[in-house]
Amino acid sequence: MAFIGDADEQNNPSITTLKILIIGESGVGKSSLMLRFVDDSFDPEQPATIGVDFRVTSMVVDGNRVKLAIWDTAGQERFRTLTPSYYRGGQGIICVYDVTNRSTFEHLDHWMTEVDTYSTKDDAVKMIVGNKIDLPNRVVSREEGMKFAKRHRALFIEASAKTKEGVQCAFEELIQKIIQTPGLWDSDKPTFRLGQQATGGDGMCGC
Ligand SMILES: Nc1nc2c(ncn2[C@@H]2O[C@H](COP(=O)(O)OP(=O)(O)OP(=O)(O)O)[C@@H](O)[C@H]2O)c(=O)[nH]1
Repeated sequence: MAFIGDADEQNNPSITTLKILIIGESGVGKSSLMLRFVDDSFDPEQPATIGVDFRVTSMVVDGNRVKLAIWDTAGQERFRTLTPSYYRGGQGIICVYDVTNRSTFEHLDHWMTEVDTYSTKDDAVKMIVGNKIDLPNRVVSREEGMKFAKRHRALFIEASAKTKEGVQCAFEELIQKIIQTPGLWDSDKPTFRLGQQATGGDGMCGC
């Protein structure tokens, strides 16, 4: 898997654009994970997101170029009225908690309920990310995170937006799983059926 710039679009046109959402409590590091992935940057004083932030990037998965529209949602309750529109058409959902803050882990149930309520794609790929593993004061074990993810049929990874650990891997695994899920990303395209165009309706081209 590799990242390629816009100049390569002509050589290797993207097969699809995927919508990826990042959700979770305020302060868990959603924006930081997105910015680490898209810009390879980290701000120790990252300001809270207002409403939603949005970045576009691309990557090559198994030789296929894929565009990614990454939606970084605000964790703060006062922005939750925007919720349903965030989820529309999302093929990948990254749900983040902070391994040093147990309440962010306990709130994962709420976030998964929200995913079930608003997600418009039943087979959207879910991933649980335990962030901030660089910090010494961890209170949520890796096993607890894995168990939660398994219960919700979600992928699981621990990461640090600060040190980069696990960040690239998280996005790669998610995108790969989406691409490997039949109908999740290719079903929105209009399918051209020869039979509909034929005058005789016999499945043969009518020209
Ligand atoms: N040590 C450490 N700090 C982090 C990490 N990720 C994020 N932070 C810090 O945690 C704080 C919150 O990060 P954000 O990325 O703004 O969190 P958020 O989930 O987007 O927050 P909202 O926009 O309010 O929903 C910032 O001060 C970040 O610098 C990490 O992996 N390790």
